[in-house]
Amino acid sequence: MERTPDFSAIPVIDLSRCYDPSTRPELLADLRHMLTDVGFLYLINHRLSDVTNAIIDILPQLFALSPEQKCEVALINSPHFLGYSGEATETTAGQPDMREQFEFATASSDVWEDGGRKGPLFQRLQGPNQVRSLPVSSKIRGAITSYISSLSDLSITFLSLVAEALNLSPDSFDHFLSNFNRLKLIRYPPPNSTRDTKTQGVGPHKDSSGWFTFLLQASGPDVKGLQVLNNNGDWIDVAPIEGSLVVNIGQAFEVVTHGVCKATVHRVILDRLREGRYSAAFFQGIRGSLTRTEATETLRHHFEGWDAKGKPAAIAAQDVESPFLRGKYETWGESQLRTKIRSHQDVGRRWYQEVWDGYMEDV
Ligand SMILES: O=C(O)CCC(=O)C(=O)O
Ligand SMILES: [Fe+2]
Repeated sequence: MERTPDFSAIPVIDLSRCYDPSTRPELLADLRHMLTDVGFLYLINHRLSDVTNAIIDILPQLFALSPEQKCEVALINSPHFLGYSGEATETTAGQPDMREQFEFATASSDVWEDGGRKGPLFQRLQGPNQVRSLPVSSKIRGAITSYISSLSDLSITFLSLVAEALNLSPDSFDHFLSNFNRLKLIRYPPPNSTRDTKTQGVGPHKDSSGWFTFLLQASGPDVKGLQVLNNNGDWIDVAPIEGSLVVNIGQAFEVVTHGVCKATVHRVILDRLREGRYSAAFFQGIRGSLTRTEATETLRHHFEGWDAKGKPAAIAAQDVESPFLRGKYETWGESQLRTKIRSHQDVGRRWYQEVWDGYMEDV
């Protein structure tokens, strides 16, 4: 495998190689390259084709629901930012995203309400996922629930390999996690004649919802759209590879590893889409109570000696919002709440009136 920071292609990691002692060292070396130089990889042979195929099957059916049916699980009804939101209701990098999405999560009760509203406000992000209110067959509901549970397991296995690839003991990152993982099922519409070319499916961003993201590109192999930014400032296509999951690093992991592992900027553009594009993004949950000090101090000693590739980020990456990295908020939960409120301002205004103005003004 070619190992350079100015990558022009996304590395492929074959997970089955971790089970064979003769191939495992090479796998870990490849994984380390991905983590320190690229921030993105394709994961193949992950043994989850049953649940990924089920999601690929149900996505068109889910998005074919009528607007009224979609409204039965509207995001606006959820203080946990879980449910359906239509095109152009989410904002990234100051622009509306042309995509519609259903957001789900690990089944949970309303943690903040259950605690008598005594805990910090960010705890309110965790709550019921609206899967049972979806006006669909139990088969579709089952596919969503099984997908979340299978991806939760995979993400734990993957994380222990990541730790090993970075010369840490396999459980080193476990205490940073929460057991509340999020899943976004997404449909990007085909561009139409009234839209400009290069419409924003989702604007340039670093993932802020999770520790690692596991993305299923759920349309055919010809349906591109996802691109990542390398250090030269070039946008590199992440063309779909059948049977793969795309894995990338979230912002909190960049903080914990002192920039050794970068949360790479990415976007989805619609200009090449002849048809719609479906995807499913699973975000491995981070413990909301994780403090900035804990995040920066726990592994400082380990990562101090590493070369964080002191190269300046590409110009386009410098404009990307990163509140946790800037150190503005004491806990990761609070920084995530701010991000959610700014991304879905209508939901924020309805449920988080007391902090809405402050978060909106804080640029
Ligand atoms: O749909 C995709 O391919 C990427 C989605 C994404 O980057 C996100 O939701 O964070
Ligand atoms: Fe993303």
